[in-house]
Amino acid sequence: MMKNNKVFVITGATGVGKTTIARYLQDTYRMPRVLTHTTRPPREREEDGIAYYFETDNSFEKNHYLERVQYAGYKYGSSYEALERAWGKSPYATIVLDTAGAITYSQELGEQAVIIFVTVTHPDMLIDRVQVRGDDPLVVEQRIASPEFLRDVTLPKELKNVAYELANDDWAKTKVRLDLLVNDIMSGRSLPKKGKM
Ligand SMILES: Nc1ncnc2c1ncn2[C@@H]1O[C@H](COP(=O)(O)OP(=O)(O)OP(=O)(O)O)[C@@H](O)[C@H]1O
Ligand SMILES: Nc1nc2c(ncn2[C@@H]2O[C@H](COP(=O)(O)O)[C@@H](O)[C@H]2O)c(=O)[nH]1
Repeated sequence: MMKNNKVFVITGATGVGKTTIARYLQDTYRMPRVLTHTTRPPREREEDGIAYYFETDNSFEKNHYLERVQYAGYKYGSSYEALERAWGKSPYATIVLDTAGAITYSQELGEQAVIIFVTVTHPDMLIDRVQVRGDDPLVVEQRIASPEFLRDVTLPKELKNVAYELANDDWAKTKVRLDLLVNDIMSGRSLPKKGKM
């Protein structure tokens, strides 16, 4: 692994804005996204090889995973190959993971993984956000009731003093905070203090 490279790991509960943040980092800083694999069916407008590598139960098992999890009844995994592919394009990449995956990334990659734990002040807002996104109400209901969703609303103890904690209530403020963090990290100065941004 190229040891000066970094991967921004965007983690947190469903609907909190992880994909939106990864897209902003891609558009603004040309950070390629590390695509992950899942057995979940695609949502409307999600394309294979762009949102995810969509897999069957069978094909999912054929990849080499740095980490893999079960989330709300489906398998998800991130492969070494996809990380190397992203780092082949830029020394700074992004990946969107649940908190279990973020913990593994932190343990495996140390300071090469810049963990951003995303929250909203009122978790009730998340239901509105995913409904606006167009998710099927039944799927939203199942997702919100899953143990993984409930777990990911709160910062896990393993990520305390490891993650940057970013409240994404107001998108304009989120962008300012992201810009400060990214510029600090890209400048190569000592790492900004972990915790609330
Ligand atoms: N700060 C914000 N204010 C209002 N809406 C937002 C904000 N950030 C993101 N959104 C919207 O919330 C919805 C969910 O965002 P996004 O898809 O990025 O969440 P996610 O964390 O990636 O969700 P999931 O884990 O379920 O894929 C989207 O419609 C997005 O446009
Ligand atoms: N640990 C991992 N988590 C992953 C991976 N790919 C996505 N995710 C996370 O799963 C949930 C559900 O995703 P959704 O697209 O179905 O809403 C979310 O928190 C994602 O960030 C992975 O490879 N490993």
